[in-house]
Amino acid sequence: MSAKKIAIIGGGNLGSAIAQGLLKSGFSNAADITVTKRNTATLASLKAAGVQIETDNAKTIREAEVVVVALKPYNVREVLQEFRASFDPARQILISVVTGVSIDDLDHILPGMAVVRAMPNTAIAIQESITCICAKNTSEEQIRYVKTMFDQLGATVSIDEKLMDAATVLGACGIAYALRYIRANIQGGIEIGFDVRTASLIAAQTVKGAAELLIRENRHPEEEIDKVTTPKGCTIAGLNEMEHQGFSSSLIKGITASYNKIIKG
Ligand SMILES: NC(=O)C1=CN([C@@H]2O[C@H](COP(=O)(O)OP(=O)(O)OC[C@H]3O[C@@H](n4cnc5c(N)ncnc54)[C@H](OP(=O)(O)O)[C@@H]3O)[C@@H](O)[C@H]2O)C=CC1
Ligand SMILES: O=C(O)[C@@H]1CCC=N1
Repeated sequence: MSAKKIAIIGGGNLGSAIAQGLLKSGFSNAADITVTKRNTATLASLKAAGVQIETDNAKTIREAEVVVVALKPYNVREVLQEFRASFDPARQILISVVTGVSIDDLDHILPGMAVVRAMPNTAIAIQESITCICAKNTSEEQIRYVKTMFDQLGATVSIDEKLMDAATVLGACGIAYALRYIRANIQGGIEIGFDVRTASLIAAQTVKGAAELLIRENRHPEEEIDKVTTPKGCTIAGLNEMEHQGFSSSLIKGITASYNKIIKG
């Protein structure tokens, strides 16, 4: 359990998912987490769980030891500029989960601040994120603290900052790609006879099982696929039809389209 006071500036989709994960994991006490946003009505369930809900960014930042910034890329610079006097580089760590904003950009606004860029995904709410991190101006102790925090919320990988946009696509956007894949399976499952609830359970648990084969057993996907594709069987017939329709190609093109959106705007 961390005794540090954690401020989450921007309690939207990701900011509130981080707060939920911190609570669920037991990493923080509810009383040590403060989440800010302008319209706080959407944070009722966090408030009910004992999390401090605030509109006052200056006070929240001043009182925190760890400041997680989960604002949109288009207003993060403006908001940090506005509240720069509330930060204390001597005793605080800034964790930015903002897409496409570099550590140098943040350092320019808050000189001397220990900054960690982190790229989690929304499964952080249930401690199942993959979070890529990189840092600047941080001590060994600070980086250890941040890594321990994200380890409680899923798995953590340290990467070079130049890979942060790629991490955003593969890890953060990846949740949406995976869910769309599952939804398509549900639609197919209904067409071949299942009700939606049963199709959803089969599709989601099957994806979970496939992922666990790779994570727990450290296998290559094709090695596992070979075990399923009986010669002249139904799996290879379906897989080959999917590939004729551009399955792998559409995913690769989608990933590069997301990446280009970040780097070219
Ligand atoms: N969603 C995701 O899966 C992921 C998102 N990210 C990145 O995380 C960041 C947040 O994304 P996401 O949560 O989806 O976006 P949201 O729009 O859901 O969250 C941003 C929040 O910031 C709040 N906000 C805006 N201005 C202020 C302010 N001045 N003070 C305090 N709060 C403010 C908004 O609420 P209000 O208007 O009420 O103030 C809003 O809820 C983005 O940079 C995104 O790229 C990264 C990885 C995954
Ligand atoms: O779509 C977006 O821009 C954000 C970044 C990663 C996930 N959501």
